[in-house]
Amino acid sequence: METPTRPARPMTASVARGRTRHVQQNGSGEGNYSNVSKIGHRNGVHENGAKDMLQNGGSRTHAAPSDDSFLVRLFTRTVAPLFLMATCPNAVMLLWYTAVRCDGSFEKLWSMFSAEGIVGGLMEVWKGIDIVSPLAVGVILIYMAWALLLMVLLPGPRVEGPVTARGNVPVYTDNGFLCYVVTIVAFVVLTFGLKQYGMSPTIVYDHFGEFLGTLTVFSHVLCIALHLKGLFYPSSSDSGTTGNLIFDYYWGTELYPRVFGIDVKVFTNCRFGMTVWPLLVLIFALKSYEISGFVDSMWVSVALQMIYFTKFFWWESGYMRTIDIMLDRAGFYICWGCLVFIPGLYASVSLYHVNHPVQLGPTLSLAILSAGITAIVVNYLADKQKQDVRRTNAQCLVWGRRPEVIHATYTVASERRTSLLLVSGYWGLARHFHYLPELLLAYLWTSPAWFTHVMPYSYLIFLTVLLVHRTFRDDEKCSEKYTIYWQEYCNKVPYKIIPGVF
Ligand SMILES: NC(=O)C1=CN([C@@H]2O[C@H](COP(=O)(O)OP(=O)(O)OC[C@H]3O[C@@H](n4cnc5c(N)ncnc54)[C@H](OP(=O)(O)O)[C@@H]3O)[C@@H](O)[C@H]2O)C=CC1
Ligand SMILES: CC(C)CCC[C@@H](C)[C@H]1CC[C@H]2C3=CC=C4C[C@@H](O)CC[C@]4(C)[C@H]3CC[C@]12C
Repeated sequence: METPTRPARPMTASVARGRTRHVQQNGSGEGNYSNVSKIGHRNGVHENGAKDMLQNGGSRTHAAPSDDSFLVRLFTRTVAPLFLMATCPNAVMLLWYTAVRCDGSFEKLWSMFSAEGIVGGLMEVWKGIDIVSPLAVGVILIYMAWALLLMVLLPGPRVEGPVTARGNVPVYTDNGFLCYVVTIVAFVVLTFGLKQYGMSPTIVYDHFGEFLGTLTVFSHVLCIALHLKGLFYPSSSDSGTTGNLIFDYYWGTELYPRVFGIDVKVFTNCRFGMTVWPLLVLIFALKSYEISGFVDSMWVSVALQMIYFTKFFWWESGYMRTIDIMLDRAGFYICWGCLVFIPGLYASVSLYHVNHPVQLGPTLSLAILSAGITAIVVNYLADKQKQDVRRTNAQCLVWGRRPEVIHATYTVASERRTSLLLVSGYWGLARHFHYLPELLLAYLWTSPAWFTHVMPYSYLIFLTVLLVHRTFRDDEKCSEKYTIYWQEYCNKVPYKIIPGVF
C-alpha cells in the first residue's frame, strides 16, 4: 500500500477525482489543529519540542499533558515506557513457555519461578532460544519480502486518511483485502507443495520461541531505524522529538513514516501483524491436525478467527481512521506490538488449543459458531453505520429510520470543518458499544478451550483492559477535537460500552 502524505485541502467531494475515494466524507483529524504545513521538515528536531508535539502532534491522549507535575511526567514518559519495554517481550515469552512447556498452566509456571527465582526462571524460559535463529530470520525475511511485494504491486482504489494536526492528508492504496486473500491462497498452495517433500509449515510451531525472540530483535532494529529516520529524514511534518529519548523510542518520532513510498505503519499493522496472525492460526490448526486429527474445539475457534480477519481486511480502509493510525506514532508501542505482541499474545489462543483438544460435539460447536458470527456481524455493522452516515452526509437509513446526527465543527489547519457524530443506531446505545461484540467474540473463540486453564484467556483479559483504556483515550481525543459538540453527544449517549452499566 503506497502512502504518500500531501498537504491538506478541504475534504469535499470535489477532491474525489479519478479512482480516489474518501474513507469518510467529512474530514477529521486530531485535537489542537492550528497550522497548515507542507510535507517536509519544518517541524523537525529543533522546532518540535515536547510541548508542541504533545499538543499538536496528536499524542496527547497517550502521554501526560505538558503541565503535569514532574513526577507524573517522569512516570508517564520514562518509567512506564521503560517498564513496558522491559516486561512485554518477557511476558510474550512466558506465555509461549506456559502454553508449550507448562501444559498451559500458570500454576506450573509459578512453581518453576518459585524454585528458580525470577532471574533463574527467566533464564530457564530463554534457555535454548536462539534469538537470531537462521530459520526464523530466513522465514521472516522471506515473508516480509512477499508482503512488501504484494503491498506495492497489487492494485486498489486510492483512499485518503484523515487530515493530521499538521495539515497533511495521508493517501493509501486500498489493496489490503487482495493482499490478504492472495497470501492465504499462497499459504494453502505452499502447504500442499511442501507436503510432497515431507515438509510442513508447522515447523514454525516447533520453533515458535525462536520466532518470537527473533521478531523482538527485528522490531528493535526497525524501531532504531525509524527513530533516526524521524529525527533526520522525516517523511512529513507530523514528526519530531519530545526531548526524552526513552519516550521518543517507545512512542516514535513519526506519525506516518514512509520508506521508498511504502507506509511503514500499514506494513507493520496490516501486512505484518494482521496477516501473520491468521497465518499462525492456520499453522497451529495444522499442527493440531497432525497431532490429534480433527478436533472441533480448534476448528470452531479457527473458523471464527478467520471470519474476523476477513472482515478486518474488508473494512481495512475504515481502520485507517482509528487512533492506531491517527494518533499512535511508529515507535516501540506499535512496531513491537504488531511484530511480536500480535503473534505472541493474539495468536496464543490457538497456540494453546494445539495441546488441549476438546471435543465439543455438533450442538455446542454450532451454538458457539452462530453466536460468534453474530458478534462479528454486529461489530462490523456498527463500524459500517458510522462510515455510511458520514459518507452519505446522513442521507441514509439507520435501523430503518433517518439517523439523528450532531454537526460537530472544529478547526484544523486554520480551516473550519464539520464532522457528523451519529447519535442513532449502535452509536446511540453507547459511545463504544461495538467493543462489546469484539469482547464477546474473543470470549467465544477462546471458550472452546474450555475452562481448565486461565492461560488461553490472556488475550481476552488484555483486550478488556485495552478497550476500556481506549474508551478513555478516544473520549479525550474527541473531547479536545469537538469540545461542546462532544459534550452534547455524551449528554445524549452517557455510557461508554454497556448501556446502563459503564
Ligand atoms: N482486537 C483488538 O485489539 C482491537 C479491536 N478494535 C476494533 O477495531 C474497530 C475500530 O475501533 P477503534 O479503533 O477503537 O475506533 P472507533 O471505530 O471506535 O472509532 C473512533 C473514532 O470514531 C469517530 N467517532 C466517535 N464517535 C462517533 C460517532 N458517534 N459518530 C461518528 N463518528 C464517531 C471519532 O473519530 P473522528 O475524529 O473521525 O470523529 C473517534 O475517534 C472496532 O471494531 C473495534 O472493536 C479496536 C481496538 C483493539
Ligand atoms: C506494547 C503493547 C503493550 C501494546 C501493543 C498493542 C497493539 C499491538 C494493539 C493496540 C491496538 C490494537 C488493534 C486495534 C484495532 C484493531 C482492529 C481490529 O479489527 C483488528 C485488530 C486491530 C488491528 C488491533 C491489533 C493490535 C493493536 C494494534
